Amino acid sequence: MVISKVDVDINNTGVKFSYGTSGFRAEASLLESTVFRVGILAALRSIQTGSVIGLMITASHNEVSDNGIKVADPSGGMLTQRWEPFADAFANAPNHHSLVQLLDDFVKKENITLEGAPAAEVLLGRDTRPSGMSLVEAAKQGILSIIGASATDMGVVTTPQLHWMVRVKNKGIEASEYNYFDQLLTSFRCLLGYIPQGNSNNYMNDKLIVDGADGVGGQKLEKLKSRLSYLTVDVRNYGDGVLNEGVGADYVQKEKVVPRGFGPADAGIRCASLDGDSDRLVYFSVVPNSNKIDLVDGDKILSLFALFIKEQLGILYGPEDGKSNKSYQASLGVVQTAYANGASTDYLKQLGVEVVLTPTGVKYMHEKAAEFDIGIYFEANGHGTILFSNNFLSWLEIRNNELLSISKGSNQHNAVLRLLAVSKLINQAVGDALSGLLLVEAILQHLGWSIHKWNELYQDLPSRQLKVKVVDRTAVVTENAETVVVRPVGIQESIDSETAKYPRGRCFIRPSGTEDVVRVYAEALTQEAADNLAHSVVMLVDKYLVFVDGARVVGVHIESIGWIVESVRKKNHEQAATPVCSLIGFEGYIFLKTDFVAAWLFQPKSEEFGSCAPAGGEVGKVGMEMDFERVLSYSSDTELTHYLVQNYGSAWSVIASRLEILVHHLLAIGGPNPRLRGEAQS
Ligand SMILES: CC(=O)N[C@H]1[C@@H](OP(=O)(O)O)O[C@H](CO)[C@@H](O)[C@@H]1O
Repeated sequence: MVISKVDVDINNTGVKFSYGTSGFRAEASLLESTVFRVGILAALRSIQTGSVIGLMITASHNEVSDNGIKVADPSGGMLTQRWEPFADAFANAPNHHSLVQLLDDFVKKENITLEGAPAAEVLLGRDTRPSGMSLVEAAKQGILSIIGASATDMGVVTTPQLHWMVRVKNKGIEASEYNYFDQLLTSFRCLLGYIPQGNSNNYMNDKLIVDGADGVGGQKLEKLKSRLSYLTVDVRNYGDGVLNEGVGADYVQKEKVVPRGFGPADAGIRCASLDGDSDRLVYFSVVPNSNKIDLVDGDKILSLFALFIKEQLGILYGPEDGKSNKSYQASLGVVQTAYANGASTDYLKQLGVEVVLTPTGVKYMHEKAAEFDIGIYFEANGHGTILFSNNFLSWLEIRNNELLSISKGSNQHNAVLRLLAVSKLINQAVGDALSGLLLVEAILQHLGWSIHKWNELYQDLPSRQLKVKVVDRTAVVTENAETVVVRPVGIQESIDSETAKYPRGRCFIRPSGTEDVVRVYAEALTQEAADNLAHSVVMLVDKYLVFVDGARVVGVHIESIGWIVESVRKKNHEQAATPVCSLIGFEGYIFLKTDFVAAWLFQPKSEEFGSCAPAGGEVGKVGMEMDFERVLSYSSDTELTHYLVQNYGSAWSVIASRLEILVHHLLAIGGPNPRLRGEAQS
């Protein structure tokens, strides 16, 4: 297979890409080649599925200098997970030759026939980032380098709009922004039309203020708002300021303060915040006389939706027409991640709804939600939607026709019509802040609830989320929907014993899928307790992993030294000290923040280090010596590990291959750092 001549520099930039939780993301200037490659991948996926595929250029809530790319599959959902390993390998192929090789192998493996293949079509969208336009061009070149593939540029759209367009286009419906807005508006009006009399009282003219994150969502809502009946929307931050800077759903949810342009004067008013590409939504109200907010997050949106749907199902199956109607028992389930506040999970269970936990990332949640007739999923950060099964929707249509002739306008009939309207208003392709916002507004009006009443559904447990920069986030491996860490070995036991100190304490760590960080989440009965628990677990992560400050290596932790000792033992049975430097491949030293570790590693042979020892006498200062003769005398890893665990703590049993990767990272990051060539660390 030949990639036709293009203007894009398709060589790899040296950055290691991972498709992660939500596509490839990086500093925008590093992405041209990656975006080009994903263009090729999207065209292949279109050929294989015989359907339209989407490509969205966005880095969502990341800072404006970043960008990213993700693929929408024919259903409008995320790229099938089966293709992710290929996407990773393809994005990281070092040069033209290996790209072609990978493509050839993949095309064969997936039985993709290029010659005589049906025409492929890829829809392209981008958010408002300045880098978007040139990246769309690079993606187009990738798509067009596959013969017979075409690229249709949808311009600046929200991520959910693009996903929706892919979905409807594959159903033969025109994929235009006009149609998208039309569907939202029609179903919103329809839902408002079935509000039980007396419920909406004065609330209907209530104002909503929306923070548009200075991104595409704010712009679209500004266009849409004049066509919204019974809702006055004041959109702020729709493009004058810097995208995601002190604004947006991510900022509001994490910082729990007002976004730019909001303040004490807004106290008492219902406010909402979208994120940079408008696939997340949170609500908030400003605490009087302050810049703090009462956050109404994704968990509360999920709870509101679950409550409403449960109510409609109750009416639907109720005995109003004299006979109980159980001819189709729809299953209702909600899907959350470990980040869901424990109080929300308790609330949902008490509501009688099945709650399922998945790993972080809507791709997992979406898949799980699709197993129910009505599956509602939301991340605490406000990303989520509702899925309806085709069987249930067909049954609803039949029921609608039956009730139309026997009890038009009855409660049951209205419940059917409301559920049908929800299925059209909500974006079933992917979480969509605009459609979610309209559904929240319709339900609040239906219930006659203020934001305060909504917020009182349950009280959140205090929580704290922190992140720790690490060299290699893949060193953390989890299971059980990310609630248990299996590597590094030993850290879970340490987290458990910290957590046990706090009543109702809950804490977990996981590697981010979008940044080089390990995230720490803690929950407890008081804010102080949640903060303390989170901070102590951050220290555990520090202890168990190599960490970096910015791009500088500032520490190497016990485990990597464990590996160095082991490797030294294996590779050089003579001395421990000298080979440490040659082993890690550069002339210099790694500063060991845990200096007692440094001491026992280096002290016995410190004179042999010469220029390798850091200035200032840091190394060798603290008096905990390691018996090197003994370490080197062990012939089996198990015995050595046992000895080390007994004498030097529990963090020794990380496997050598894992640490080898780590040291390569150290080299990549630390190689050019002068400090690693012999300067002392301040
Ligand atoms: C704690 C958190 O909010 N994590 C976010 C974040 O993923 P990480 O893998 O945690 O970096 O970005 C994802 C994509 O937007 C989103 O799905 C997820 O919920």
